[in-house]
Amino acid sequence: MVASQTSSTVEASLTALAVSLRGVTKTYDNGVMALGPLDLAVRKGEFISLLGPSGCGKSTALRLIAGLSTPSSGIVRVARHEGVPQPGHGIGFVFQEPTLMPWTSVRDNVRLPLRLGRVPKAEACARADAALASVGLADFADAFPRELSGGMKMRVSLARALVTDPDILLMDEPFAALDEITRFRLNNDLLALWRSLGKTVIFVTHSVFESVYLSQRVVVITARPGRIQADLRIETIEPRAEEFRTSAAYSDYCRRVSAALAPSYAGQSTL
Ligand SMILES: Nc1ncnc2c1ncn2[C@@H]1O[C@H](COP(=O)(O)OP(=O)(O)OP(=O)(O)O)[C@@H](O)[C@H]1O
Repeated sequence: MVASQTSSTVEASLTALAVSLRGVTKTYDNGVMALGPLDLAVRKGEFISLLGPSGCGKSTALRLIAGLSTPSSGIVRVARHEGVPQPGHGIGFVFQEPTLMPWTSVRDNVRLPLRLGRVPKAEACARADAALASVGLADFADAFPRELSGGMKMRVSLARALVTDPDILLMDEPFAALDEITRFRLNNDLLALWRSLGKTVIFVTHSVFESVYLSQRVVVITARPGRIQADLRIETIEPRAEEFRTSAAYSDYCRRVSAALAPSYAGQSTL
């Protein structure tokens, strides 16, 4: 995978907001108050994680940012798209399941968003191949999803989200189903992509360890209705890599994030 952008370049790109949520609440039709009020500002080029207990509204927050759902109150703003964002406008979404079409090739899966956007086939195929190369799957464009491992399928899903060159990447527990080694490799590859492409990433996870390893900021969400419990900055030498995972600073950040998360689980069964 391509990597390499200096930390000063990363810092320089953090000049404006990519996403802002102000006083946002979401109550579903069945009366479930999923979220809020939530206030969150994400700078352009920033990598943040949303961390919180099951059902606290993390996916709901991503869906609101993506414009796949509307808030019950409050304002969601996405850079260059004032008001309610429209689906697909500058936003790529990676779900927990790779959700690939099994009957067609990896290339066709990746070019789907371009096909829906009526991009001519030759251009769409070239862009799909470039996206596949960026996730290390240049040699698998003609393969079928059944021929790929779980980690490779997730890379295809990531390529499909990147193929439209979105400014913002929303990732909803994308690596939760993978084994630990594969997850660590994908963590590193995602960081390399983030550094080279300069996108804003909002990453949902249940894992304290993953959130600290990946993010510049870990935003801890309370139990439902989700509000911000804590917003912790993770500062280390960039680009971070495996050495960070075994450092004293990493353990310390993990302890602090766990402590911030504990109240969100208060009163919940751990079974
Ligand atoms: N379409 C819907 N209609 C009604 N209730 C919903 C809907 N989507 C989510 N909910 C409820 O809203 C709450 C928040 O759900 P959400 O999926 O956002 O949480 P989450 O933090 O992402 O959970 P998890 O970590 O388990 O994926 C939950 O109680 C859920 O049951």
